[in-house]
Amino acid sequence: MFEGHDTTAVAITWALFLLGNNPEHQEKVHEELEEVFGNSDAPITVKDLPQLKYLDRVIKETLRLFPSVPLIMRQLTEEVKLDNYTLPKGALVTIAIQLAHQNPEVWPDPLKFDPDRFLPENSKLRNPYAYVPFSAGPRNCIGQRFAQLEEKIVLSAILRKWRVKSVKTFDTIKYGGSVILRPSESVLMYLIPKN
Ligand code: HEM
Repeated sequence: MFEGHDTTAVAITWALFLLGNNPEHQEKVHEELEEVFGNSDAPITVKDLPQLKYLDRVIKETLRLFPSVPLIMRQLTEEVKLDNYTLPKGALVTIAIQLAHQNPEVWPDPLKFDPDRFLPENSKLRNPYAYVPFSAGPRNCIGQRFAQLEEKIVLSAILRKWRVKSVKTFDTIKYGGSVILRPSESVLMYLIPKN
């Protein structure tokens, strides 16, 4: 069972890592948190969650670059014709989610962290299968809504108190893994108190 915790934990780690490497985007998160919470230190409520729209886009963009589940497999129950290829019934097919998320025809400058790719006006013409961190179809992730809310709650709690700065960059951090796309080393960060 990998679904419930590792996937979300690693997604939170990657979001902090990416924000810690992209101060201009992190600043937008801080501005949004300031607007929603002001000086209050009251815990987040269900009412606050939909207001964190920029953080929402950060979470989506993180799962584009670092999909917690980088590949999934299916066994074909019938023959499938794909362009000039015929895949036989019974074949095992691997869907490389991470590669699909870096297709330059869909995602210009694919390795750039840009949460605004997920603004409604920038997503409306995109094929819904171009972005599938939670898979798609009848066996997609049953926990996706829960995971996104959990990520928002944890990230907002951290970022209401701290600014983060990553020690490693996108080019130097080591990562990999098979079932879950996780760092292969500690993701070291500086935590800078906001007040
Ligand atoms: C960022 C967090 C998460 C990501 C990226 C993620 C991703 C995925 C993906 C890609 C699949 C499809 C696997 C496959 O087809 O082989 C899946 C399935 C599943 N996920 Fe998640 N997941 C996340 C969080 C969660 C959470 C929090 C739960 C439970 C509370 C959960 C429960 C499940 C279950 C039960 C399945 C199997 C569904 C089925 O086979 O019908 N996931 N997840």
